[in-house]
Amino acid sequence: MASYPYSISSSGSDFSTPRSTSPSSVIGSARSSQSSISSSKRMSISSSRRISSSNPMSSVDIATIEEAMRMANLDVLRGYAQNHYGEVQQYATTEYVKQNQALGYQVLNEPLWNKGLSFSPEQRVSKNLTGLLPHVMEGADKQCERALKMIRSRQTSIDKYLYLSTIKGQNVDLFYRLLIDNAKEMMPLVYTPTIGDVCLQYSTIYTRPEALYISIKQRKSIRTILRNWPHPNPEICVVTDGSRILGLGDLGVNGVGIPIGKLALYTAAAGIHPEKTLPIVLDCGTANETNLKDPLYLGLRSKRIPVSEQQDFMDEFMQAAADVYPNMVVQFEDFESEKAFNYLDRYRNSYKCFNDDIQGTGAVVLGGYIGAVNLSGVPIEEQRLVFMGAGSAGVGVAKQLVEYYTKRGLSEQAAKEKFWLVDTKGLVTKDRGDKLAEHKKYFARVDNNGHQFRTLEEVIEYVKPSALVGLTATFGVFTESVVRALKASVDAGGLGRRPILFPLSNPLTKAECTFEQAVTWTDGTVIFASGSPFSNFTIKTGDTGITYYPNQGNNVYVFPGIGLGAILAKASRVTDNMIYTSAAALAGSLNAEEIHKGLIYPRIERVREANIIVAREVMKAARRDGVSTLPEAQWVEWEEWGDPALTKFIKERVYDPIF
Ligand SMILES: NC(=O)C1=CN([C@@H]2O[C@H](COP(=O)(O)OP(=O)(O)OC[C@H]3O[C@@H](n4cnc5c(N)ncnc54)[C@H](OP(=O)(O)O)[C@@H]3O)[C@@H](O)[C@H]2O)C=CC1
Ligand SMILES: CC(=O)C(=O)O
Ligand SMILES: [Mg+2]
Repeated sequence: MASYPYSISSSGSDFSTPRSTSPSSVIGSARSSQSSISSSKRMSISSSRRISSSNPMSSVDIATIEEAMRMANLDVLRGYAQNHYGEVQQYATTEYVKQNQALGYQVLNEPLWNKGLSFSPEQRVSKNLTGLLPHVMEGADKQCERALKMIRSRQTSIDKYLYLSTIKGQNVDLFYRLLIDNAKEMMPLVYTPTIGDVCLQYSTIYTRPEALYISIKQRKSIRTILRNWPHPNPEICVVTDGSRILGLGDLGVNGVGIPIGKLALYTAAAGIHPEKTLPIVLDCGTANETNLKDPLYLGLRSKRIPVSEQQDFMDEFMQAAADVYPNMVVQFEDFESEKAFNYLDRYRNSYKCFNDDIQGTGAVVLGGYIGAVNLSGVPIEEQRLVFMGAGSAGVGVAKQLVEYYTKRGLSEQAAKEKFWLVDTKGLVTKDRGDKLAEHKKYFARVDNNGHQFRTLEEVIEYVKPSALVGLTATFGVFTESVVRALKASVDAGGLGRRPILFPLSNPLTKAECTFEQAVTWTDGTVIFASGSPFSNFTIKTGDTGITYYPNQGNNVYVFPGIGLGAILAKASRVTDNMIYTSAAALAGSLNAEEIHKGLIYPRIERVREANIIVAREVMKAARRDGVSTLPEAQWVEWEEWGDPALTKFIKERVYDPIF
């Protein structure tokens, strides 16, 4: 069957999609991407793929292309399509396309327009779909049912991911309906833990472009590459250099699965329109020998560049991103620690950006910790926290918690003294004898009287903590003796007290301990949160049993809301208060059932509700900090009408695919 990738608008001067308007903000028109089809002059990635595979003309010289473009006044055609212009031109001159009728097959093959079997009889006629679809007309439920059946029939998580990814490449609304309505089942597939395996195997399972790839060798072309993105005016970007992907280390460009996954969650968990999201991987080489030796590896086949060289590249990237997409918020993701801290410090006052691993994780752990302290029976002033892991996440979280304590009246010094950080060399102290990384210095202890504590057991014995947080990317470091020692130190404080244990590393293969171990080794008293999801655990006693419920302490509870809040507030910066407020908002987002069950985070099915609350509070914090550029009159109105009015404003702008 012939493929008609484009239609020509009535002016004949652009490649337009079926008639409708592009989402004007975030988020686009509420409810349906069908009604918010881009009127972009750019083509979609999927369209470009189709052209390349379906056309006979393969080589057209540049002069011919340029001439053809001039003649057709199609100067808006960019990037990939430009190389295939001759083929496009061929279609553009057919009578069929000129009459603007080439919609049918194109609609079905454009994931942002396709709504599968939901097209009404009238739409099937008006969009030339007659005969291209089976007779039945189905709503979202039926189509989700079919997709779920297929997903569940797949044996491995990767296969399930691949099936879901195929759906995303065919029918975006269906993909997000599945994700939103089946968060508990789907999120572990598009996000941690499965996304870890996906990244490890990305070179092999790659099928289509879903992100922008910018390599150090293309540093002179960053703006051009950014403009090649097919969707107009993205509002949220997740960028990585692949140097610390989850707890899996340097995966190079194969880390691209993380920005793609995180942005899928921006849409599912905060309703940011898929067209407004931009995943980017900066290819700076890799230290990963396995990837470098893999003939299928997708990135530059060279050693990772030095940090100093990457600094200049990053400067250029940030400036280019701000120039090309001035409204876009940039989320830094999975950069190795030194760069993560450095970039955050360097850019936070000049650009709209935040670091998810430092700030998002800080906020999500604080959000859970507030609830955990209430359940623990250990008064806030008696809390003592040991952190295993002093990287971007460990230090980021500890600093966020210091802010919590200072807001509760402690001096910064007294707050800081509640934290003992442990790394591969033991307790982080000033006189340990090694050169401490810059980001660790703030927490380096000076009260160790010259003694160095090398193991976690020694630290627990010395500190007698009430809480133990793991951000090491190392499986099993919370051993039975460690967990039992934590419990003993909490028990010693008084009856009924409960230990707080957060093995937060991702994916599951890097968790410091499992939920079952935590429950067993603490005789069921643990208050537990992990980065990747664990199942409930039931201890059978005769015919009955006790079921224990884990929490997932993952930044997905806040980063979508932080981004959404920053976008909707039209914030010029992402401030510390916006981050802090996201934690407080998360802590306050649990419903009665969750509180009754002893949870410290909302159930994952409510991740979207929680993020809407987070977004609302982040907007208000932006306004308080003077970084919201919304008209003052708008804020005055919201102040008058209160939270429901602001919540309504947000809900009216979020993407919720109905078809
Ligand atoms: N749940 C969530 O939402 C989030 C979870 N994470 C997870 O946190 C983990 C760490 O991330 P990040 O901080 O960025 O990584 P980093 O590599 O920056 O830090 C890891 C830290 O752990 C220490 N460490 C590693 N192994 C051991 C060990 N055996 N004993 C003691 N310390 C050890 C390292 O010590 P040294 O400094 O000496 O090398 C380092 O300080 C990852 O698995 C990541 O997936 C991250 C963000 C969010
Ligand atoms: C969750 C996350 O951001 C991480 O593990 O890096
Ligand atoms: Mg991360």
